[in-house]
Amino acid sequence: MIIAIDGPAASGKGTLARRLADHYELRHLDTGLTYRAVAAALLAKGLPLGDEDVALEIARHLDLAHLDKGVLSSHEIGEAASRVAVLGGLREELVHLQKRFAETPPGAVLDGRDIGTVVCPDADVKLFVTASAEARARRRTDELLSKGQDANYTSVLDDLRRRDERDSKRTVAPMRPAEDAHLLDTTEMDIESAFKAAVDIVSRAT
Ligand SMILES: Nc1ncnc2c1ncn2[C@@H]1O[C@H](COP(=O)(O)OP(=O)(O)OP(=O)(O)O)[C@@H](O)[C@H]1O
Ligand SMILES: Nc1ccn([C@@H]2O[C@H](COP(=O)(O)O)[C@@H](O)[C@H]2O)c(=O)n1
Repeated sequence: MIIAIDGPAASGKGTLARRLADHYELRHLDTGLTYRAVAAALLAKGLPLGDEDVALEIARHLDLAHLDKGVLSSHEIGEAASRVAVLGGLREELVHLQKRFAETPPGAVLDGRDIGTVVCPDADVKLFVTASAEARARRRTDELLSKGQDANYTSVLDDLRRRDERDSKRTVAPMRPAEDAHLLDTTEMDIESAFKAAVDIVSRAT
């Protein structure tokens, strides 16, 4: 079984993807980490985020088993990732890796921005997870503060809005729900209720 989960930044898609993968005993890939890993490597080399030749070379050597969420989860790297994510050639390379992961038995849960539309258009179930920008900013601010990082609600909200705008307006694989995706708005749900709603959607669809 393949479950495709898309949605804007901090909507809770990663949390749901991990929970669903555990529940259905599937593998999980947070595809955002692949864009983050490329962006982080460009930043570390001091190279421009638009250098597609180097970005491609980095992508070709990515090991999906060694993407370190702890190291890659900073706000700065998320912003840089959404800038490299506009590069068409880079996307092709990463999508190739992501498809291979998805198609390896027994199946997988993938989360990102273009899973239902590009990476796994034939997924058994597609979810598009949303929440209001304010709810997402509150959750992300709390998350950063709980990790001891600096976070200001207003600037987190501005950053999320800017990133959503870039991700949904880019010409290559813009973020959007697949036509056959189930929409799940978690603004008024806690993590447990969102998980139950997602399991309900998956069990009705499979
Ligand atoms: N329904 C919910 N209610 C409250 N908090 C939630 C809910 N879902 C997720 N969270 C919290 O919100 C934060 C963002 O969730 P998560 O990392 O899963 O989002 P994401 O969409 O994967 O983000 P990103 O696009 O940045 O990878 C986390 O701290 C998570 O624990
Ligand atoms: N399938 C995907 C996944 C991610 N992106 C881009 O990467 C940025 C970081 O993603 P997070 O999920 O870790 O926040 C995101 O803003 C997108 O620009 C993508 O394009 N496609």
